[in-house]
Amino acid sequence: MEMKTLLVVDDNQDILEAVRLLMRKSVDEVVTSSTPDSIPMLLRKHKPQVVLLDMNFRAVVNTGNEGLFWLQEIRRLSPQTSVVLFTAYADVKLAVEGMKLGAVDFVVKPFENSVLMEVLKRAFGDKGMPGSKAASHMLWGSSESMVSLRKIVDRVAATDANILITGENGTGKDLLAREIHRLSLRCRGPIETVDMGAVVESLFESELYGHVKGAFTDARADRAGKFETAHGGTLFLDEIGNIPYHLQAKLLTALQQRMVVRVGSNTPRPIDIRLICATNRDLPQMVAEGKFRQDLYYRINTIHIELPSLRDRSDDIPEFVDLFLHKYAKVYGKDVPMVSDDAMRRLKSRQWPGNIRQLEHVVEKALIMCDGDMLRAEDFELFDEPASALAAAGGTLEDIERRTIVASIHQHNGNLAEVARQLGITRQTLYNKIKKYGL
Ligand SMILES: Nc1ncnc2c1ncn2[C@@H]1O[C@H](COP(=O)(O)OP(=O)(O)OP(=O)(O)O)[C@@H](O)[C@H]1O
Repeated sequence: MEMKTLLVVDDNQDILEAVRLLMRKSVDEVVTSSTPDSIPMLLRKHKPQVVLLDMNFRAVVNTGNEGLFWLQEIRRLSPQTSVVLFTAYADVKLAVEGMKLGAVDFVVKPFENSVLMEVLKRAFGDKGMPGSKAASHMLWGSSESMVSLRKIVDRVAATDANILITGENGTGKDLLAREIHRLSLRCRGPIETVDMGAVVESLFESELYGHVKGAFTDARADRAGKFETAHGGTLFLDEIGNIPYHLQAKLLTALQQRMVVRVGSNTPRPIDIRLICATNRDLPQMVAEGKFRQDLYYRINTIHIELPSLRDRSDDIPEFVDLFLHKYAKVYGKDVPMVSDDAMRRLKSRQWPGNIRQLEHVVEKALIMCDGDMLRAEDFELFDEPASALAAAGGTLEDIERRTIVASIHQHNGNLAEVARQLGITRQTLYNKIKKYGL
């Protein structure tokens, strides 16, 4: 068997010694170095499979990038070597940056022996661990972008870092927020969602911060806001790009001071939440246009996760089709049909502006209409084309859209989240359309 060699680079001698003691039974050789300059030489001489690299060297110019520099050097000089980053708690963002540059994992200092050992063992290729967590509803897929994103999520979920999830409509931002909560240390606590696009502006503050009786006409009793009800858990602010400008300062203050004051009261109450925000809007652009406060943007964006569009992960489409066929076969009590190669090819080459949500609907509709054991390309196309809908129903496109929305609202007893889901549009788009048609 190949000899297992670990290289540890850290400018703190105590840490070098501690890691050596911890790992000496698990690997054949632990090489340590207190200066990164020796890395190229040590890589040549010892050929370590794994390097544990400190990100926070005290010496020289502390731009915080020396670790990233050496990470890239190791990747360049010895691409088959796995790099695990060692980072201070405050620098989780840096570590995530490092994972995007090819590090396999990171460990936050001060570290727990068992955690460090597990992570290093995994880096050596030993399987085991990833915790025995409850089943997830999220399909990650095997496309490259999602595999690296998953590693990042696995690592940051356990921290309390604020996370901003961006991505087009229907890419799974909401689902990912729930997944992060599920993987976090707060998983036994609540996850509270506020859809910033749906809250009426006048009720916004009450919704987030709560109110006391008599604070305004309809305030008949004291009520806690979502910041309070999310105590010990996660607060998920969806469509954060829709928060009106004049309310952004107050949100920032609550986040900075970790306190909220109910509307109509003077008493600050402490809050203990992990914040996740999501948006499909371009926040840096909004900041540039003066529509979103820069300080708030920095505050919510400690870790930024960008979900790829479905067309950028089209290799995952067969897995999604399979998932949704099974899901809806159960719902509608049908057998799971096969999908012809041609159909799958066409599904993979589509643009999918509505991303996974749209694919889910196309699959659901195809399954409902399916009366054989094989779905062909035309079974998927049928309901996707406005022209065929027009021919079938008659009237202008707007008439059809209006009727479709009304029918769906009836079908779901006014549950707009369900309606949006069924129609494959965002809630925001649905609200806009409801307004437009005066429904
Ligand atoms: N990875 C996934 N695995 C399984 N289902 C998924 C996945 N991603 C998205 N979906 C499904 O696609 C639909 C849309 O997902 P979700 O609401 O999370 O997207 P979103 O990005 O938050 O959308 P929006 O921008 O419209 O709020 C949901 O029905 C969800 O179950």
